[in-house]
Amino acid sequence: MNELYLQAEEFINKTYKELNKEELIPKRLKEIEHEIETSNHYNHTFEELEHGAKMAWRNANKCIGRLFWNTLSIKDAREIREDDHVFEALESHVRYATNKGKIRPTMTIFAPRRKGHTPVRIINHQIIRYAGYNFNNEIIGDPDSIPFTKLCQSLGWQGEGSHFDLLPLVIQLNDGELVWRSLQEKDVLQVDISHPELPDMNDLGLKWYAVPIISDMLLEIGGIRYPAAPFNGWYMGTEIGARNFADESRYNCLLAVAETMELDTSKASTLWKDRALVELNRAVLYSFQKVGVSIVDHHTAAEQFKKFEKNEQVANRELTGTWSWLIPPVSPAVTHIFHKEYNDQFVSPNFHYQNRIYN
Ligand code: HEM
Ligand SMILES: N/C(=N/c1cccc(CO[C@@H]2CCNC2)c1)c1cccs1
Repeated sequence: MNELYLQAEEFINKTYKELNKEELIPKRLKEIEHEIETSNHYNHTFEELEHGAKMAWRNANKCIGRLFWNTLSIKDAREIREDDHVFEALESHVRYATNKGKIRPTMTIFAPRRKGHTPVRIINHQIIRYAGYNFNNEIIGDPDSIPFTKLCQSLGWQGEGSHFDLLPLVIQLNDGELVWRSLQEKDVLQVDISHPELPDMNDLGLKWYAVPIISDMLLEIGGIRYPAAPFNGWYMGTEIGARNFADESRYNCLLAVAETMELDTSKASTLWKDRALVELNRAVLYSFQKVGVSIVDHHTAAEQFKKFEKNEQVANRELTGTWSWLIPPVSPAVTHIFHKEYNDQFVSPNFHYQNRIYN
């Protein structure tokens, strides 16, 4: 029996049951069987694509934000074939998702792989991200972006060399040459980081972009693979405050924050790193909330995840999760997640990592 048909059959059965359209299953499976026989591929209806993408989010084991899986907005970009139109769809995604700060979880889905070809690939890790440079061992910007920034420079892009240069969009059509285009600054909402009580925190000159849009993962639905399906939610504050700003291999700000707080950094046992971390995370949440940009703290996110667990139980679906990713990097043991185990089984539809064409 055809492997693709078996995956399609499992997806159609599950999806049409969830959508209360079981009576349509036999006819739909016949159509798909015929399409696969003649072309070793089948096309999803928009409804199948939309629900499949929502199921993929629901099955994303590393995601703490899954309570809202059924609210995902889908943009169907499967017919787009020209680079200008790909760039326009991505800029439209940024504007729609940003929504002046009231972020809308959104996914734009480009054409699937067929006959070993990839119609559209987005090379960026995220649609919006800051450049990183290593000027003779003086690191500027986001170290995580150094390889991709080098690729952009090799394509002719030039940054200003600041800590917060917006990287360009880089795409590849039909496994061909790379094409790049800068985002319009006016479309990119960014938040300056200040602290509710510590005024010197502003002097660190920290800011971050509002909308995280992952663009390098592959979406698989019923055996069909979508290598370009950028998706966004909103941030959990710790991602910015405890990782992007705090990791030594990222912006490495903890000592600077401790110094503005005049903490004793002479020995670890003063817990100066922990005190700086909490205030930096408070500053991130405060700054986003002050300008009306959606963000969630890690305690609220954990409570929402607990509600998700309950909903899945009521819906008679096995909950799957990756414990080590679901626990937040700040105060993990004050969340319920830390104190239970999760079945880390892979369930389709889902997301997959894919090869990076640069390094
Ligand atoms: C709505 C707000 C959302 C929040 C607060 C949220 C939060 C998170 C966090 C904190 C992580 C871990 C990231 C890391 O540690 O680097 C994560 C991972 C993930 N999320 Fe969500 N998420 C949200 C929405 C979404 C949406 C809309 C999708 C897809 C439709 C999604 C799919 C994923 C996937 C696939 C991962 C794992 C990424 C990887 O393996 O690298 N999330 N999420
Ligand atoms: N808040 C988020 N956080 C992330 C979700 C998925 C991935 C990432 C970044 O993952 C990188 C690779 C492993 N850690 C950093 C961050 C979202 C991004 C897109 C939708 S929600």
